[in-house]
Amino acid sequence: MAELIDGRLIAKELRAAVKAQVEVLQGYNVVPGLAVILVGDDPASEIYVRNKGRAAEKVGVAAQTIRYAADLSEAEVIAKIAELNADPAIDAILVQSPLPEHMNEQHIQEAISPEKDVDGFHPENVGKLFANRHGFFPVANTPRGVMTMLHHEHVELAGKNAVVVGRSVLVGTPMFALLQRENATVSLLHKYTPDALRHQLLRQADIIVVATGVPELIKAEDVQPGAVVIDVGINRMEDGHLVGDVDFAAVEPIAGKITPVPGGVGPMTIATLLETTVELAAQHHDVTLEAGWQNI
Ligand SMILES: Nc1nc2c(c(=O)[nH]1)N[C@@H](CN(C=O)c1ccc(C(=O)N[C@@H](CCC(=O)O)C(=O)O)cc1)CN2
Repeated sequence: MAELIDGRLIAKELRAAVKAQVEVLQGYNVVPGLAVILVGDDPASEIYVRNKGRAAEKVGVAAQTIRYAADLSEAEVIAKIAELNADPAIDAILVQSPLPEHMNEQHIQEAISPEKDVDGFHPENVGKLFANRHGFFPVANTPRGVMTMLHHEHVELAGKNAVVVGRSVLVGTPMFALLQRENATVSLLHKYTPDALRHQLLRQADIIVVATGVPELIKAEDVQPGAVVIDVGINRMEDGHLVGDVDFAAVEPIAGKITPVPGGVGPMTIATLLETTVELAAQHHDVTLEAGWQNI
C-alpha cells in the first residue's frame, strides 16, 4: 500500500509559512497585491478564482478579481494588464486559463510584466528556468507546488529516473525543467509518444508526474513497485465526481507514495500562488524575507 501524499495538509503548512512572511512585509508597510483576471464564465475557473481570492485574504494578501464577459476583445484585456503593470499596489498579475477561443494565450502571457508574472508563463521567466538561472524568478505554480510536495516527503531526486507525462506550458514543460535542475534524469512524454514506448519508460520510472487530462491513463502495469506517483489531472466525470490521470485504485497498492485526486496537487497550486506573490512583493520592495521560510 502506498503512502498517501496529503496535498491539503502540505498546502495548509505552506499557507501558514506565507502568512508569517506577509507579517514580515507588513513590518515594512508592504501589503502584497494580487490581481486575478477572469474572462468568461467557465464554472471550474469561477471556483478556482473565488478560492484564490479567499485564500489570499486569509493570509493578508490584497487580492482583486477582475471579471469580464467572454466576448471581450484581446486588446481590452491587454489594456487592463498594462494598467496593472503600472500600478504600484499590484505585485502579481494572473489571467485565469483557459481563455475564450478568440484570444491568444501567448499574447496575454507576454503582456504581463515579467516582474509581476506570478504564473511564470512569460517567455523571459520560462527562459530563466531553462537556462538554470540562480535567484528568484516566478515559476508556474502547479509544478512548483509538486516540487514542494516532493521535498516535504523527502523524495530523493538526484540520480533518479523521472518521467513526466504531458508537455503543457502550465505543468509538464516546467516540471521537466524543475526535476532536471535537481539532478533527476527526466523523460518528457506527450501525445505523440508511442503507447509501447510510454509503457516502457513508465515501468522504469522512480518518479512519475502525470498531467494529461486523460482520465485514468496510468494503469497498474505502468508503475514499478515503490515508485512515487504524482497525479496532476483533475477530470470531472458525468456524475460530477473527480478522477485523476492515474487509475488510483489499481496503482495505489503498487506505488511507494501517491497523491490522491482531489486533495493532492490541486490545493498546492493556490498555496504556491500565494508563496510566489509574497516573493514578488519582497522583490519589488527590497525586503529580505526570513531565511529558509519555504522549507516546510
Ligand atoms: N492562470 C492560471 N490558470 C490556471 C492554473 C494556473 O496555475 N494559472 N491552474 C489551473 C486551475 N487552478 C488554478 O488556477 C486550480 C486547479 C485545481 C485546484 C484545486 O484545488 N483542486 C481541487 C479540486 C477542486 C474541484 O472540485 O474542482 C483538488 O484537486 O483537490 C486549485 C486551482 C488551470 N488554470
